[in-house]
Amino acid sequence: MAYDALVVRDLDAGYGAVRVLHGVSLRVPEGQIVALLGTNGNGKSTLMKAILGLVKPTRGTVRARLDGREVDLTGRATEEIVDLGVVLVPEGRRLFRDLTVEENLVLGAWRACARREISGNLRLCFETFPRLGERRRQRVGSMSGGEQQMVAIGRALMSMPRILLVDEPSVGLAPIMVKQTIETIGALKAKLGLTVLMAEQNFTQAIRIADRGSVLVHGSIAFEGETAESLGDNHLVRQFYLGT
Ligand SMILES: Nc1ncnc2c1ncn2[C@@H]1O[C@H](COP(=O)(O)OP(=O)(O)OP(=O)(O)O)[C@@H](O)[C@H]1O
Repeated sequence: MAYDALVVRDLDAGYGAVRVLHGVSLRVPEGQIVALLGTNGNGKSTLMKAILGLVKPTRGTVRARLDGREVDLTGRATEEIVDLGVVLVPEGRRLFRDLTVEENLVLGAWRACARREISGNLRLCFETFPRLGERRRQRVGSMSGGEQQMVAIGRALMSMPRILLVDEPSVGLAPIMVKQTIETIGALKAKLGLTVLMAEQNFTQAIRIADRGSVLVHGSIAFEGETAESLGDNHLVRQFYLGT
């Protein structure tokens, strides 16, 4: 039976005196993709960072169920959270531009369990993204935005994540690459049974692959829905998110 792999409850977080998240609650069922939707500046990245311990919440909890074990992630160090299997593909990709595709991928094998499986996981990355296999010795800085996003996702896979956080994978990509990148994330769920929380501004593309969606407006969840139709038809979503 499906259970919730990630549960965020009543979370407040921000930067110094500036509170960005106000009582955010969200759950990601195991093996599903939840789209965290919202336009610029509504707090999507802050929520991702708070889950990963990069921003310390001032109230609320973040809990995960990993390998059959309930774990409280609230207040833990980021290294520990990653080592438990919660891995982020950051906004803007944050790659080493002067290193090759393969070198960037290998640097992703951060978890202790993943360091023993580097060659098998490299194979998996090249199977998932054949383009990266063809270009394994190419410097990442000379690649297109879409290819760099593949490297960033591949780097996260090298850590054998149980829960993958993907922050705005479509930012800065050509329209055709937006569709392809988001479809790849959907395919990864099917192939690896990954649990995914994906922050996205591109509502239309994100809800094509998501099992459910939550819309973040001014740091609070304004609406959540299970299907693309319920999200697309909801007047709150249209009003707050799509501006219609
Ligand atoms: N390091 C920081 N220090 C102070 N304020 C910050 C910091 N990072 C983000 N903020 C503020 O927090 C708010 C939410 O930003 P956040 O990056 O979480 O939004 P977002 O929905 O991910 O949007 P974007 O797509 O622009 O990243 C914004 O008002 C932003 O200016």
